[in-house]
Amino acid sequence: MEVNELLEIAGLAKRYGDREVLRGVDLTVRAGQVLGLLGANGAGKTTMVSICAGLRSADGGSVHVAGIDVARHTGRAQARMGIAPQALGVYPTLSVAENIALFARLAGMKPAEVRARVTEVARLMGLDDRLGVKAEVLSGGQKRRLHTGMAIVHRPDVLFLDEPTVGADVQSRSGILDVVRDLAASGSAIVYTTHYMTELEQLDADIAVLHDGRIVESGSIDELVQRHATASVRLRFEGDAPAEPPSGWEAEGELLVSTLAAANPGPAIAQVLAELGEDANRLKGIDLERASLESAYRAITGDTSRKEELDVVAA
Ligand SMILES: Nc1ncnc2c1ncn2[C@@H]1O[C@H](COP(=O)(O)OP(=O)(O)OP(=O)(O)O)[C@@H](O)[C@H]1O
Repeated sequence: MEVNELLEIAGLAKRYGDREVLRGVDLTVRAGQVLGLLGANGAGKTTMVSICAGLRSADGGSVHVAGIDVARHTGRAQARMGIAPQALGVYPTLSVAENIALFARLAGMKPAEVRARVTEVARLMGLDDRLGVKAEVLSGGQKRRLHTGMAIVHRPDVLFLDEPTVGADVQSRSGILDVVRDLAASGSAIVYTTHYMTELEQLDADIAVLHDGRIVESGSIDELVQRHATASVRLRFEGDAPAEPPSGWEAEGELLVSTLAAANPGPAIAQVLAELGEDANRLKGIDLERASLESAYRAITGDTSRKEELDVVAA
């Protein structure tokens, strides 16, 4: 196997009863790469990560971590990986230092190395002044950081982070992102699951989209945006949008949508409102959608819902 490819997933399949959740997932992540794994709720991301980490078994396919078959040599493979699953895995009655040290020892580190690394990880995660504090009294964001610190303590070749910033405040979130960047720069391969696309943009991650049980698209953010995203302007009306809109606009239920208008929205909106006459009085809102990872993701998965919405602005 190519040593550079620290995680190699081939033909991974998993069903729960009649429900086929993974239907042949192929994916590789190389040293230094942060891979943002996107998929709707229930798409199977946690299932995939759990199988990769040797915590669940697959019905078919294989996972290799640093060249080691996870299903056959689970313990050896686990020593090369770190995982911070969604459910918080900190021990509440142990201190911050003891939680980190426990994971370091489990990974086979010697006592002197454990001590040094506990100090280092606590500093990285901004927890150096909390070392003696019991985990149960930490704030939610601090617990998240501790959890991530426990996953990286042994400098894993492959790190799985499943929505690591949920519940974290702005400071904790940027601390976690810094650590992810540093770890990738030092040669780890990182699988980062999140619903926050801006985090993936900040990490300059590569993206893989899990949909209908397969990786349906992958590439850099720029590649995905170029292939799939389109900027648009959407006018939202009280009741149905005018049935015969001016040219360049299309009616979709309560919306009038134009991709052409996105190039120069101010004048385009002013013009269409003037042409709409009385109907313009029913305008409820204006959405400006940029060509972003989020719009690319929605195009890839066929999701037509819109999250970002700007209130009516004077055109
Ligand atoms: N142990 C289980 N037994 C039966 N069904 C399960 C089990 N674990 C997960 N599922 C189902 O498999 C599907 C995929 O779940 P999974 O948790 O992997 O999705 P996910 O992509 O991580 O979702 P989310 O973004 O909400 O975390 C869901 O429909 C879920 O209900």
